[in-house]
Amino acid sequence: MDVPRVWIAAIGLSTFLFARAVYRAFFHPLRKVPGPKLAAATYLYEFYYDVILAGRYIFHIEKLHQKYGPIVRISPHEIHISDPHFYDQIYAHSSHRRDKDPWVVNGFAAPHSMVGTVGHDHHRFRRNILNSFFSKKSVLELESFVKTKIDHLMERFEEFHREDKVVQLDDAFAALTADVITYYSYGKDWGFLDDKTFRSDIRLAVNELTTVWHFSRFFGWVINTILSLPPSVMCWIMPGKAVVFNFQKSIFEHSADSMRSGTGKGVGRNIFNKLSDPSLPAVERSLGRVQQEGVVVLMAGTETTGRVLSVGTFYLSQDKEFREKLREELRHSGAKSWTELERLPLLAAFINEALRIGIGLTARLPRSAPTETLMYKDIEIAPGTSMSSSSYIIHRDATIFPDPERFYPQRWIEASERNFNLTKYLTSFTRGSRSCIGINLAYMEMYMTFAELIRRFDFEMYDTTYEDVRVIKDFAIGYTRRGDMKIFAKVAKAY
Ligand code: HEM
Repeated sequence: MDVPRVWIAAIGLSTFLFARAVYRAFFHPLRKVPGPKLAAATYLYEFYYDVILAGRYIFHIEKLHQKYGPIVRISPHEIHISDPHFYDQIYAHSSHRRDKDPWVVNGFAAPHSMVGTVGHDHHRFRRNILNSFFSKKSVLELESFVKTKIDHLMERFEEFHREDKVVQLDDAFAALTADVITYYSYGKDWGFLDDKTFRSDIRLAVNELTTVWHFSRFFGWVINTILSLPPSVMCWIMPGKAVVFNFQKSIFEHSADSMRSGTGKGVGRNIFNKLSDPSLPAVERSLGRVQQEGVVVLMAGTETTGRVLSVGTFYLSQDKEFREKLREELRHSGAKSWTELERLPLLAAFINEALRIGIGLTARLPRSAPTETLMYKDIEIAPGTSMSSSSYIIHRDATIFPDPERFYPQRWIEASERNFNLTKYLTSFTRGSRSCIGINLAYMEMYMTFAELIRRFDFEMYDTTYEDVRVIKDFAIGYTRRGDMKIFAKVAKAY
C-alpha cells in the first residue's frame, strides 16, 4: 500500500513542478521578455552556471544579450537589461522606491545591515543613520590621516625595494584600505600595514564570504541558520568569520573604553556611537545589527578600493610612456591634496579606467520597483520584477568603450574633448538610492595613493601577467585563474 502512495506523491510533485515551469515560461507576466525558455521556467538554469560551473552566469548573460538583444529574462523572476540608457531607471534616485532582491541579499550574509535590507523605506532609515558619517565633508576631515597611512605604505614599498623582495600588491593595498576604514569607522587603526606580509583579517573574511556567495543566494536558509548559531559553533563552521568576530570584539572593547572614558581617541569618529544611538528604536541598535553593519562597512571599505588600486598598478606597470606622462603631470602641477589631484585630467582618466576595468563588484545587483510599472521600449516590467544591469557588462560594451579589453585611459580624455560625458557609463558604484555610501572615501584613497605611488615607484610584475588580472569567475568580486586576485611585483624607485 505504501508504494503506490510514494508514487502518487512523486507524480503529484512532478506534475506541480511541470505545471509551474509551464506557467513561468508561458503565462507569467514576464513571458514576453526574450530569453531562453529554460531560464524562464526553472532556477536550475542559473544554478548550473553560477553554482555548478562556479560564477559563470555573468559571461553567459553577455552571450545571451548578443542573441536576444538588450533585455533578457535570465531567471523566472529576474530580467537583465544591458542598455546604459535605462540604467538610471533601475538604479533610481530615492524619490523612486527600489527594493532589493531577497535572494541576492542572502549572499551578503548580513540581513540586518543596510546592504542586506530588502525594503526601500527600511533601507532609507538605516542609510540615514550613516549618511553624514560618509559625506564628502566628513571624508575631507580625515585627509591628513589617510596621507599618513599612504606614507606608511610607501615606506613599506621602500623596504621591499631595499631588500629586493617580491611584494604581493593586492595584500599591500588591502592593508592600506583596511587600516583606513578601521580608523575611519572606529577611531583606531589595527596596524595591518605593519604586518610583515600585510595579513588582514578583514580580507580573510571577504574571501570566505565571496567563495560561498552563489551558494548563499540559493540556500539563504543555510546561511541564516549558521548565523543564528552560537558564535563558537558559527566560528567553527566559518573560520574566516571567527577571525573577523574576534577582531570586531577588539573593536567593540575599544569603542566601549572610548565611550566610558569620554576622552578616548576616536570618540567623535565612531560608527558604533552612530549605530547604537539611544534615540534609535531598540531593534535598530541591537548588538546583532550593530555587529553586522560594522562588519559590512569594514569589508566593503577594504576589498573594493584595494582591488582597483591593484588592477590600476598592474596596468601602470605595463605602459612606461603613459606612466611618464602621469609623472610629468603630477610634477608640473605640484598637486597634493585630494581636491587638487581631482583636477588633473590624466590622473582622473587613469582612475576612471582603473575603475572601469577593475570594477570592484562583479555581482549582478538587482533592484525592483515595488509599486511602479516600468516600460523598456514596448515591454512592460511588472511591479516587483527583479531588474539588474551589470557593471561588468556595461564596462565592456564596445559601442561605448571601443576595444573594451584594452586599458586605455586616453579614451576619457578623447571623450571629454568631444564633449561626450563618458563618466555617465562608469557604474562601479552603481547609482541611486542604494549606491555605494563609501564613494567619497574610495575616491580620496585612490587619488592620493596613485599620486604618491606614481611619483615615487615603478613596479615590475613578478609571476603576474594579464591572465592573472583577467576576471574569469564572478563571486560577487571577480576571480581570476588563480582564484582570488593575486598580483606580485618587484619595486623599483622612479628617481
Ligand atoms: C572602488 C571602491 C568601491 C566600489 C567599486 C564600491 C562599490 C559598491 C557597490 C556597487 C555598492 C552597491 C551594492 C549593492 O547594490 O548591493 C556598494 C555599496 C556599499 N559600499 Fe561600496 N564600493 C567601494 C568602496 C567602498 C568604501 C571605501 C566603503 C567604506 C565605507 C564602502 C561601503 C559601502 C557600503 C556600506 C555599501 C552599502 C550601501 C547601501 O546599501 O546603501 N564602499 N559599494
